[in-house]
Amino acid sequence: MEFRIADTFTDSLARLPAPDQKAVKTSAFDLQTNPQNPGLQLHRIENSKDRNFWSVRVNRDIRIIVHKTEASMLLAYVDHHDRAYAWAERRRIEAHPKTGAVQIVEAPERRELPLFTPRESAGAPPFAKLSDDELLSIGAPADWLADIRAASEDGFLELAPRLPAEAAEALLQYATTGLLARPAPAPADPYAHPDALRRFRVVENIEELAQALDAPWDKWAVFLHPSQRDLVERNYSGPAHVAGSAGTGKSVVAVHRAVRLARASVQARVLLATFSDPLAAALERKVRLLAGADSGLLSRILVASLPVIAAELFELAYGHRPHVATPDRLARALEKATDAAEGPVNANFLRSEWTHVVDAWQVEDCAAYLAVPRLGRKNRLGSKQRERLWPIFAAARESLETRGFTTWPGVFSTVTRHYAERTEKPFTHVVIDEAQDLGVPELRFVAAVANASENGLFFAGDLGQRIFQRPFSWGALGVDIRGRSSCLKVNYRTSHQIRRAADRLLPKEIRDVDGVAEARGGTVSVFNGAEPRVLVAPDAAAEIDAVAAFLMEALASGVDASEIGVFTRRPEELSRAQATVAAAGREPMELSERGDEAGVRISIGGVHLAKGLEFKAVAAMACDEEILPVQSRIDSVADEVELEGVYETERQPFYVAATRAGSAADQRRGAGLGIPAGFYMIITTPDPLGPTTA
Ligand SMILES: Nc1ncnc2c1ncn2[C@@H]1O[C@H](COP(=O)(O)OP(=O)(O)OP(=O)(O)O)[C@@H](O)[C@H]1O
Repeated sequence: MEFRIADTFTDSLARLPAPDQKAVKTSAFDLQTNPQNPGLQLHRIENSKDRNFWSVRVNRDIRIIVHKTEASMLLAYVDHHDRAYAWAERRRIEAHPKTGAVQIVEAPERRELPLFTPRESAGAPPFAKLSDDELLSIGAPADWLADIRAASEDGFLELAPRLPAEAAEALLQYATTGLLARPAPAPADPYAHPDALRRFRVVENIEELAQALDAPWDKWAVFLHPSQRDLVERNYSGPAHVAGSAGTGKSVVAVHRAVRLARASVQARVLLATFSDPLAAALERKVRLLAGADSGLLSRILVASLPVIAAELFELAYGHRPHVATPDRLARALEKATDAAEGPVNANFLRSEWTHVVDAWQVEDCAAYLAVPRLGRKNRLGSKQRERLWPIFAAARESLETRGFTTWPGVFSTVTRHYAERTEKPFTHVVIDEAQDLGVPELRFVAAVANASENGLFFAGDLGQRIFQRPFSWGALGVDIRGRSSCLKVNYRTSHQIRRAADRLLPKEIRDVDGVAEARGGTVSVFNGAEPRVLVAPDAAAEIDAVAAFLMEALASGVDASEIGVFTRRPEELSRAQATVAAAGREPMELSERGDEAGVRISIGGVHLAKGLEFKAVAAMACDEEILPVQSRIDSVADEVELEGVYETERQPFYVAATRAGSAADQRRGAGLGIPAGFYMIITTPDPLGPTTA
């Protein structure tokens, strides 16, 4: 007999208090070990149209709903007695007549008129013109067709959670793009259909069941979207890439893929890497959750930040740790070296040229400097100017080297050179998260430390969230992802409303230098929430009052302090965030000190530290005219093109901050979606980025 669990079971389990969860798990283990055990007290749900629903007694009050046939047992739902029965009475489990995928179908209420009638103000019903055949082809259940066609756009957001996920997603995508997805051909086994696999999982043994039930809110560990599953399992003949706007589960794909590569062979040595130590720690926790008790598997995956792994490989090759110059030391070296040039030189320009060109490309001499590509630095720097500047860079480097210092690009490049010529690599597979922020030296490094064979390199990233890097051609460095890049379209983190508002900060499509397009349009969210708020405050004091009121509102409605983030463009404005948190009667915790555990204080930080994090409520404040964009960046641009680049890269960090507000905490606590999850953007002068206030 096949034993399965449904995502509706883990969802409902996550909503129960801990002692009930424990009792449910014990009963679930008993069911799996011996489904015929008479002690389980199975009772058929007589009022359900589906004759296969039974209840299982957990304790006096709690009942598990199972769906039982001769060949299979499915854990479908769990709740207090009456609610569990009511759930089963309104549902049936069946293979969809058109797509073939097994679905849990909720029965619409019996009524004269469709449930969701179009509201006058809500515009034309977006699906009115879709035929029965078209609706059935995307997996809409036959008894919902009239409701779908009658729903207004807003009404549909309420209706969507009651439909099978594939139908809801296809319709939301249709509403935004006008295109109806074409379903893939169905396999013969209805449970093997990709859309069935997203909600039902076969559980082979007690360990697998424990893994699924121990952290029922971590649904990502058990139920992958078909497009995620495909990216986890696909084999690639060369470097591959997954894109997708914020919250579409790219990190989840990266983690599953790393684990699946490590599982595939005992010879595998997988590196899963990202930018910072806190992000690496978060990935490692996920890897541990997936690996469970399999310590052999864990020993084949190394999770680390890129600087940490580069420093380790450096030490392995050269017998000592690298001595990396601090930013201050670097600035001093450059400043002193300006004596080597004739005439005055702009210090900002010099630092930026060093960081993004000379050091990033590890330019060795003047001839190489004349030849280096200047993508992303569109201002033309003639050969005369470069010849004038080169002695400064050469002197700065020499001064660092004679004192035994290098830079991070220097560390990456040294390790790259070490492994470039060797056939024996430290890793069979490298998986990189937040790949949009890879610079030239990091990309060369990851390419040098991975096997060049099948599935050697996999990148997950979103160009719209690039904060630290200038664009450059990956192809020119030998990492060609063309034809092996895919885009995820289902957002699991942010509500429709927040995603819609944040998306207005960025274009619908972003192309990298090699022409690989990341289409951001057509992304849908899996849940509905409150509209995010944007406020223009007359001055900083009024801003502090308004954000403090927002924080108090969130706290009063049950959001933990640890689930709140307050962001500013630069660390210089953090004092305003501090004052705001104090005005809300709480203590702030700077993200730079946070480590990977949130603690009990309200997090505050510069927007660049928001990457990869998730909060319940987010405020982005201090967006004053001279701060967003930062005036010094505007002052340092050389031409129109560079100015456009500044605006673009100023929008991206704000997009990152605005997309941190998610529902994970709701799901964990089962608190529903009533709490105003959202981001609140406060601007003390008219918004310089325009579209955000529209
Ligand atoms: N298949 C899934 N089922 C349930 N939840 C999921 C699934 N995939 C992802 N999530 C949840 O969605 C949220 C976003 O996932 P993840 O961090 O992987 O997205 P991302 O695309 O890497 O986001 P960002 O670009 O903002 O870093 C997380 O809370 C994650 O647990």
